[in-house]
Amino acid sequence: MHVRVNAAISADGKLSSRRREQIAISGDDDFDRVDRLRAESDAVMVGVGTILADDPSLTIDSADRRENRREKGLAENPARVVADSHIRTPPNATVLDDSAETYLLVSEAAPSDFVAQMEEQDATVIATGENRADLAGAFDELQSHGIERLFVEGGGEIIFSLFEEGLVDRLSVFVGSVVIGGRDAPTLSDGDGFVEDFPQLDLERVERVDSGVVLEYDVPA
Ligand SMILES: NC(=O)C1=CN([C@@H]2O[C@H](COP(=O)(O)OP(=O)(O)OC[C@H]3O[C@@H](n4cnc5c(N)ncnc54)[C@H](O)[C@@H]3O)[C@@H](O)[C@H]2O)C=CC1
Ligand SMILES: Nc1nc(O)c(N)c(N[C@@H]2O[C@H](COP(=O)(O)O)[C@@H](O)[C@H]2O)n1
Repeated sequence: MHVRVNAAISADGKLSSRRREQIAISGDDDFDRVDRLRAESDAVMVGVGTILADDPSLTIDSADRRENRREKGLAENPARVVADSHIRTPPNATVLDDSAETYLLVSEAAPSDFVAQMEEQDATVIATGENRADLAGAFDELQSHGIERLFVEGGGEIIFSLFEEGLVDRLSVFVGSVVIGGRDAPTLSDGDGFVEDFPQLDLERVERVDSGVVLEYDVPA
């Protein structure tokens, strides 16, 4: 599987403010770039923290891109994947609507009534790991459902876990010309953080977009 991570951060590295509400850090051109990356993917993934904060649809905005996918025999929207070890996805979350397939990555401790409720809403539940979704195992399972190109949009907890497990192939970051600040505001990569063996990145491209820049990195194995 090929895993691309993308996010928009402030000049001081924040994904949002300490209120954890969605903030428009990038502009129309960057949202269009993200829409293109969604259209080139088999699935778009976020952590449940992002579902709770933003309630995103994770679908493709552009009618032309959806039509292109249909012409290629693909579903008009990529599948949606939510990492939700502790079962916090609300039953009325937009990702559970019928505009695309949805997968929930839970731990083996997920209660069966939650699994049944999500399956009633046509979500596919993948249980791996004792107390936290085992992302590598879950990705193997996603591959068996035909998901080869996975596009991860955040947030900071899930991005850290993916780096920690060596699962990231590509990273693109929009850096906006704004300062958000706040020791409790989420950053691009949160979790416990690294103290050694920091993942190294190869900077491949820098491009001005909107009033910021997009940094495009390869992540060597
Ligand atoms: N500016 C941007 O591009 C974006 C900003 N955001 C912002 O980020 C914030 C949400 O980020 P976070 O709170 O970090 O939440 P997150 O979206 O990274 O979700 C973290 C949650 O995922 C679940 N999870 C399941 N399996 C996991 C695993 N193996 N490893 C880690 N987590 C696992 C846990 O319940 C954990 O609490 C919001 O403020 C949102 O607005 C989110 C996406 C993009
Ligand atoms: N690329 C980008 N730029 C920003 O400024 C942002 N705040 C975000 N946030 C993420 O965008 C997604 C919105 O999803 P929908 O359009 O509702 O499907 C979601 O993942 C946000 O967290 N992204």
